[in-house]
This record gives sequence, C-alpha cells and structure tokens, in this order.
Amino acid sequence: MEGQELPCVLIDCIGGKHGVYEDHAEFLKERFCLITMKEYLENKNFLGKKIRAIYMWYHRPVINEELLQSLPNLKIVASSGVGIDHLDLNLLSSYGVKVSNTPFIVSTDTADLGMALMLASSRRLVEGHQMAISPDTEYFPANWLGAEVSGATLGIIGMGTIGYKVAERAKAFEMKILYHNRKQRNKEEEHAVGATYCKKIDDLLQQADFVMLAVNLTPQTHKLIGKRELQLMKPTAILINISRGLVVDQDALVEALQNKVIKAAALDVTYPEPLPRDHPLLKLKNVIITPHIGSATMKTRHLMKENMTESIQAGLAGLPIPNEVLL
Ligand SMILES: O=CC(=O)O
Repeated sequence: MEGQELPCVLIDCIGGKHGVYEDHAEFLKERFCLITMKEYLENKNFLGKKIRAIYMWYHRPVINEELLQSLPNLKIVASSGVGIDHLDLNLLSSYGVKVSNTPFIVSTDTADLGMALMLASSRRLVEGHQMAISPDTEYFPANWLGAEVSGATLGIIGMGTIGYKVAERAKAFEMKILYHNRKQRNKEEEHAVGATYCKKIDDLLQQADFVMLAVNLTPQTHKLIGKRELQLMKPTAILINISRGLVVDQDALVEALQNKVIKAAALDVTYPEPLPRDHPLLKLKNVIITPHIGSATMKTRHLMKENMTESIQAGLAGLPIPNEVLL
C-alpha cells in the first residue's frame, strides 16, 4: 500500500465506553484512513466526499438519511455482530450502499452465554453468590433449591446458527430439545441434535422447562412473547433471551415474574439498554440480567474486526463481500 492513499473509513470514536477498541484502531489504521464522527462533523464538506466505508461498531455511528446524503462516495457499511435491526436496509440500498455483518463469528459465544444464563438462573447462581458473601444471611436455608437443567426440556425459538449451537450444547446436557422456526424446518440439523420440531409455538411454550429466544428481531418477531405466550408457559419455566429485548413484551414479562406466572427470566438483552435504574425488572430476585454480552469475548471481537475489515476491502475493490446482508 506504500505511496497509495488509504481509503477513508468513518468510525464513531476510538476508546471510551462505546468506541472502537484502541488496539483494533491500530490494526485498522494500517489499512484505512480512519475518520471519527467528531472529525467528520468538524469538516463535513471536505471529509464527507472522502469517506468510502463505515465501520459500524456496535450500532455506532448512527446512520440516517442526513448522514447518507453527505457521503456521496460511501460504498459499504460493515456492521459488527449478527443483528441488523438497527439498520434501514432499504434506505442504504437506495443510496447504493452495501451492508455486511459478522453472523457466524458470534454464534458460538452467544450460544455459550445462553447456556450460562440457563444454568445460572436454574441453579440460582447470583442469589447463591450473594448469600455466600453476605455476613448476615443464613448460609444455606433449607428451602433454597434450584431446578435441574440436565434431562429437562429446552424449547429453542429460532433455530438459526445460534439456536443450533445452543441445541448442540443442550444435547450434551441430555436435555429434551424442542424447537420452533417460523419459516423453515431443517430435518438434517434436527436429526443431528435429536431435536423435535414444534410447528406451533404454543406447543413448545406449554412443554418447555426452559424457553430460549434466539430469533432475529424483525416486524414478525417484535414482542413475539407477550402476556398470552407467558401464560402458556409452565409456572416452573424459565425464559432466557439472547436475541433482542424487543422480542419480549417487557411489561408483560414483569407482570408474569411478579405474579409467578413463570418462575424466572435470564436476559442478555432488554429495552432500553441499559434499563433505567428504577425499572421493576432490576428489583426482582427471579431475574438475571447481563449487559448484552453474547459475543463479548476477546477472540470473537478480534475475529469480528478482521471480518469487518475484509468486507470493507472487498466492497471497495468491487469483489464479492464476505457476509453481505442482502435485502
Ligand atoms: O447483539 C449482538 C449481535 O447482533 O451480534
């Protein structure tokens, strides 16, 4: 690349709570001329014309029509992670901008986290930890028991790449696996993990001891789990959400947890994120919340950065884009 001008790529910022990690920025700077949002805003007319790609790290920078109008040479948005519900694909396509994401890289970690949440909530890990470190409480009250995961029934809603990896892990726990997919049934995968397909989501909800949500957020899955669905679940069942907060009607969930319609919930995702500090979900003992950390491991984030770089380079060279998101 010596002597050649590096292509300009817009990022939100470097470091801080939401920025591109500093070591990632070093890697990117060897390949691109990075322009932060702050720099771009200070010199919109000049830099706007230079920017050819956006490296969108966890939904930042926010892309709207105003931004697109000011970037006439934008070719590609490389978005981290699998979910693309933060992007308006029609709008981007109307500006001739391609989009990529990093779907396969995140699936193993996200499935691992789903299992961790299932085990933590069933065996009451957070409560147990608090009990163990508290000087005041009885160490192990006689009625303090959890529920078994091994041998229980797991219902996976959304058997995509992540859902399937959850099923593989659940098989090792000798769980009975049910799954529901809105569109397609995959008999080969089903057979490999010994899962049973439930055409009706209601059948899965009624039978499962654990319901794991692994769907994409789309208009069809928006508040897929509401009051009616929660009421169909067993009073002993636990809901685990590793997809998007908005797949669940959160008010209905709070009510169900308060009234013991279901036993517990373990959520890696909520809306908004983070929840306001006075939100009722934060006050319930039968809830575990993690801060949207499905793919938050060193290895995955490193691979994500490499994958996004490859997509940008391919997009700018007019080559097939790895993990292009098609309309
Ligand atoms: O939420 C994380 C992702 O979309 O990968």
